[in-house]
Amino acid sequence: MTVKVVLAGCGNMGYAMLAGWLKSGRLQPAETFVIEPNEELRARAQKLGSAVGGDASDIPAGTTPKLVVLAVKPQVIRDVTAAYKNLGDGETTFVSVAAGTPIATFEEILGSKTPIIRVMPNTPAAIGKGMMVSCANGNVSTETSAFVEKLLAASGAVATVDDERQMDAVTAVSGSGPAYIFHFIECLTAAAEQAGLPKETAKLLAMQTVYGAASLAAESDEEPGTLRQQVTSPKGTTAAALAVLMGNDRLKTLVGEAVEAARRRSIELGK
Ligand SMILES: NC(=O)c1ccc[n+]([C@@H]2O[C@H](COP(=O)([O-])OP(=O)(O)OC[C@H]3O[C@@H](n4cnc5c(N)ncnc54)[C@H](O)[C@@H]3O)[C@@H](O)[C@H]2O)c1
Ligand code: PRO
Repeated sequence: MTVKVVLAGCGNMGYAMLAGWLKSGRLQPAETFVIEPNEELRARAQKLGSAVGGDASDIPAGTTPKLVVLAVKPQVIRDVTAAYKNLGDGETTFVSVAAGTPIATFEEILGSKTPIIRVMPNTPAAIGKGMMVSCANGNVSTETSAFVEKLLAASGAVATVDDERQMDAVTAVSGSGPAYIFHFIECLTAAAEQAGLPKETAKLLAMQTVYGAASLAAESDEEPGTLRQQVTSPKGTTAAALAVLMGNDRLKTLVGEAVEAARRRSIELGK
């Protein structure tokens, strides 16, 4: 079977996507080749049935994959991309999930005719509940675009943006967003313990409440604001808590500042 997808970097994000592609059956293990310098992570990919190598020179000569997916840190993305220069300006489409790094950087390294797609995934992709947002240059064929969308859909919901500058906002909202929610779970757990609940109960209540509320918001036809009002009895307990969170737009301001800090950092990483 020919190698369709080379995955460079099989850490948190690379592995989450690879596992999703193979589990969905949209790719066969023999159609994937994983390049990962870390031995343990390489063995983990091998367990899924992928062929593996320690660096780009391990890819069999003459291999022309449909995609090279770059899932390495932004700090090393230029050097890693350069190792695939021989596949630039050709049939292979490059997909990068690196925060910040603009399409122009890949065009500069690989050649201006290279098809390039930037994708911002998030870690819930590991259980098929990710948010995958893409932005492509003009060299990507309709057929490849459809192929990539199908692969991304194995990891969760898919959206596209046409204006690449919006990828910094996407990164700040859905790319980094799971960390904000995990922190909220930590905070709600700590508050529950402080209010007198045992540790395990506190964690269960915090987690199930976030899970249930997010699921209800996703499945309901009502706006989140309406769902919030349905919980809030006049002069009741929720109203007392929301006065703390919403008074002077306290939480709104805090979340706005956090997202703006992430967006600015994404712009910096691209320089
Ligand atoms: N973790 C997230 O939530 C998340 C979400 C969206 C996007 N991203 C982006 O995904 C990329 C990877 O992030 P991560 O969290 O998976 O990091 P990670 O450190 O878990 O994974 C990166 C992997 O790249 C490997 N690597 C280093 N040099 C390499 C080389 N020359 N060839 C092949 N592999 C090499 C490392 O060994 C490591 O396993 C980053 O650019 C990040 O911006 C991450
Ligand atoms: N993780 C990467 C970062 O923190 C990109 C989005 C999520 O930079």
